[in-house]
Amino acid sequence: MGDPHPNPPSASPSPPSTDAPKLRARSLARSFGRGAKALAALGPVDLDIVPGEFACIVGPSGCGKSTLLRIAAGLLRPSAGELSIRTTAPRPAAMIFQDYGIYDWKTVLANVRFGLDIQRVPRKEADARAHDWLSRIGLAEFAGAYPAALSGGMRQRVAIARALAVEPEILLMDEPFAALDAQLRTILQDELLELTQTTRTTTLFITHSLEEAIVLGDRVLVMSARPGRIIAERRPPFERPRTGDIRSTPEFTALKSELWDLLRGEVRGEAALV
Ligand SMILES: Nc1ncnc2c1ncn2[C@@H]1O[C@H](COP(=O)(O)OP(=O)(O)OP(=O)(O)O)[C@@H](O)[C@H]1O
Repeated sequence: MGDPHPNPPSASPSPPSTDAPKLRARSLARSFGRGAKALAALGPVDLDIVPGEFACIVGPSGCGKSTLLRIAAGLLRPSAGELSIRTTAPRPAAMIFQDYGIYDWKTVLANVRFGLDIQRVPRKEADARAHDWLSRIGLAEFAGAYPAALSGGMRQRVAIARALAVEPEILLMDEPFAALDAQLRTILQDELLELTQTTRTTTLFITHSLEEAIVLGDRVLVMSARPGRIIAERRPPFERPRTGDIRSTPEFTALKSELWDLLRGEVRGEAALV
């Protein structure tokens, strides 16, 4: 999460601006393998995410969502086109995976402090910021515990706190709640909603769940079956700050069914390929 990587996307420090995109992809594509066996996984994709925006991507399994996120994180190079992240300070993108990615041999506090240690934030300040985040996620009393003593939901909260503690320029989240049961997932969605509405961190969030995308997103982008392209986008019609209560509104149900209609054909197409 937020760690140095071999192929950082081009990052150009520039003065803050309200409208210039924080993340920009142009004709971005990625394939795996060569020659006749090459597999077109993604694209071409054009995408702009503006500062403070929470963009959610939904799409059928295997359509290239993780590939897009891995390119944004600099873990993978594009085969064609480009993706750039505009930064105003040398702060990292922070990434949260499905499997938490926290370190079992570090205490909860040390896990949350991890990114700050990498940034060489002085220990006293780093401890204070990590404690503050532990309080915000309701885990203050677990500071000295090891992850083995935590439930799945608590581990995922630690991963989220660790990512947000570094105040990343952009937060990249790949199905962070996929491994959790439905109730816990709802609780953590609501918590993430509250946290990100406070921080207004620019976020690219990948999910299989339309509900999750609508609750959290300023914009929901729908991807086609592989090779994934963006085939539609919708803006959930809910003012911010919003709460999870929007789930019970007619607008929510209507948008969910509209998005499902868009996705259904893509999921079917993918099933037909298997
Ligand atoms: N390193 C790799 N080598 C070869 N093929 C890969 C590699 N990474 C991904 N792929 C293939 O690229 C396609 C897109 O994969 P990706 O993981 O991006 O999809 P996804 O939309 O995130 O899937 P899911 O929703 O199931 O997690 C898949 O067919 C996958 O098998």
